[in-house]
Amino acid sequence: MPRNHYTGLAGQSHDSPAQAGVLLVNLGTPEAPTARAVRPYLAQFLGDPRVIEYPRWLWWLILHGVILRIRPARSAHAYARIWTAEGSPLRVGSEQLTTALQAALRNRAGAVRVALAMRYGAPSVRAQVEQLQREGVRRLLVLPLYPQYSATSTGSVIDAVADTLKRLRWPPELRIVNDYHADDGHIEALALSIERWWATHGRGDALLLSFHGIPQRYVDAGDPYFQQCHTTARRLRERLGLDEASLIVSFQSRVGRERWLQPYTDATVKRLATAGIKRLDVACPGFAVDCLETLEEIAMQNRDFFVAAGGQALRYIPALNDSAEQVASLAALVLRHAQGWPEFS
Ligand SMILES: C=CC1=C(C)c2cc3[nH]c(cc4nc(cc5[nH]c(cc1n2)c(C)c5CCC(=O)O)C(CCC(=O)O)=C4C)c(C)c3C=C
Ligand SMILES: [Fe+2]
Ligand SMILES: [Fe+2]
Repeated sequence: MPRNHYTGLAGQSHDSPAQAGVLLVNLGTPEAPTARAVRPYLAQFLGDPRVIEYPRWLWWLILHGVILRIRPARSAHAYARIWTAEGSPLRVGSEQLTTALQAALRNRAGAVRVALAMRYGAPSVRAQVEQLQREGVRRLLVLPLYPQYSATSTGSVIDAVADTLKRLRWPPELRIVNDYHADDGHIEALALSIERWWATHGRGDALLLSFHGIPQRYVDAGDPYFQQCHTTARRLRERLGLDEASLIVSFQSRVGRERWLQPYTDATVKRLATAGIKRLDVACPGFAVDCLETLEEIAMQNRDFFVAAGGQALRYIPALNDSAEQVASLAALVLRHAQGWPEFS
């Protein structure tokens, strides 16, 4: 390895006061709702060995030979249904949350910078960590915007952070939030947002919590995701005072043919409609901000499945996004994880 391999800050004086950084990381999203823009995004996402645990060469052939020829056009069509004048909802929502969290942490003793990175696409984890370092950040707290840990999501963010820091001449002190699936403030924020939604729209006949799925094989191999989703659901059910029959958990967004976490969301909404549920409320507590998977897959696709099977209305309860409840609970989470770091006192 050549000696000049490591990224440093040649010529910078190191006597200015250290700063702290909070790096929010979300999944990422294509630059435009077109097959041309979706293709490189999917190539990076589905090329991540944390996401698809398959023999590399075999997967490479399937990905490039089949999937990237078909899926980009299909996904682009779905993205086009939710795209806004400002761009992708995932990007807009994540940026708004970042701005709000920056404001909430503004009165700390030292300068605390809040930045946003995307695991796939731009701005990358590497670009944002290097930018924070140029701004003098010597202590870095990484907060993946995934309440439940999965190797496919949070684990992959940890990979990107590790790959970045190992290239730096003088890496910052590092902390990474692994998950916040059972955080009291987070559960309270979810409960308040659902109660507030019920206060304006009335209660449906049942509440479905739909989480993103992953292959069952990953959970069998030790991924805690399934258990964490159910813990979040149980805590929320207890806080809302619901019985086990009126709060249902399901898993959405299955990709490919292998068995994913069950029950599947699409089969579940059809079953509930057939069982006589007329108004079904659906929330997706695994998504910090709204995105394709909530706005299109739940609020459009699954709404259509529900109505076609005899239901009256599937009512999607929005993600926490940049609500005061989410900002307050994440700010408290950050302060707890940054304990002992002088900038945050
Ligand atoms: C909540 C965390 C997420 C986990 C866990 C997760 C696992 C996972 N996802 C795929 C495949 C796809 N996911 C796609 C979109 C997507 N996924 C998440 C979150 C998690 N994924 C979000 C927030 C989004 C929305 C992105 C946006 O731009 O709004 C997509 C792309 C869309 C599509 O083509 O359908 C794919 C593909 C796998 C294979 C996986 C675990 C193995
Ligand atoms: Fe996904
Ligand atoms: Fe999906």
